[in-house]
Amino acid sequence: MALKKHEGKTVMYTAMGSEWRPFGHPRKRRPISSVVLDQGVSERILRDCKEFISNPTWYMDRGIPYRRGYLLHGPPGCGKSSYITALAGELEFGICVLNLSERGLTDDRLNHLLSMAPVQSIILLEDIDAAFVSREDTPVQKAAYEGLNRVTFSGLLNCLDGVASTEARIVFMTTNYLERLIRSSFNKTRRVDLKEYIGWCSPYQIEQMYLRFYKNGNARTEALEFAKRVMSFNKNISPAQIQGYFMFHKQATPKDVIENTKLLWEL
Ligand SMILES: Nc1ncnc2c1ncn2[C@@H]1O[C@H](COP(=O)(O)OP(=O)(O)OP(=O)(O)O)[C@@H](O)[C@H]1O
Repeated sequence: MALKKHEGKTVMYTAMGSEWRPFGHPRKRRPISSVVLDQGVSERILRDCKEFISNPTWYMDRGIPYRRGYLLHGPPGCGKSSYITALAGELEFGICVLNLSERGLTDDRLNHLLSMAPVQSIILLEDIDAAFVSREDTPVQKAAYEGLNRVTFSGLLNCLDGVASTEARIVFMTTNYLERLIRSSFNKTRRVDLKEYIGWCSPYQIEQMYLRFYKNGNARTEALEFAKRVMSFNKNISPAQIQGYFMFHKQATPKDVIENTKLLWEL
């Protein structure tokens, strides 16, 4: 009955104290194709998740914990969170979201939350670099964490090891600062099975985003021209910026959309 009610929707959970609570009403699933990643990235992640979910006996037979860890890294606004939420919908999973820079999140609380996460849900740990304040960090970086009861590096590793279940346990981790993870040797600890860069737009992504927004007869040719213009500035651009630009030009002609590209960095 409850399942029927949530059909076609994604249940999002947030941590309240030591429990997971549904956050707002279940959301209508976002189609995974509406989050435009670079060529092949989404397909690789989706294939890996599906393969994992459909092979529990491989893990059981070998006595290996039935869990899989993913790391998505890259600048803000490039679609990490949106993609993981859309992926949860595609897999018919819920999603438990926890930001590791959250005030008051300790190793114990993290451990408890991870062990209590609802079945058939992706655990999303955002900003995991928050657990990696190192001796080399600048005073400004250190000050940001001062006084916080925070998750420690060894605490995070233990918590990730503890995440095991007879149900498929999928943990996604995100960071804007891969270099901090590398400095802390997190990448050598083997808690991540698949790592992907979700970065600034490639020409392919710009074209695809244009085609999702504008559907007129000449859209293909226009998409190519638009991507060419954007790339000619030789500046990084995020999908969030492209999306904002298209929203701003909702009623504009294709000519204006193509010609105003310098506004992309000003809106
Ligand atoms: N690749 C993308 N395709 C389509 N829309 C995108 C994409 N990336 C970002 N957006 C849009 O931009 C907004 C911000 O994206 P999102 O929060 O997923 O970025 P993020 O990479 O998780 O950022 P952060 O690192 O700050 O958490 C959302 O409204 C989302 O729809």
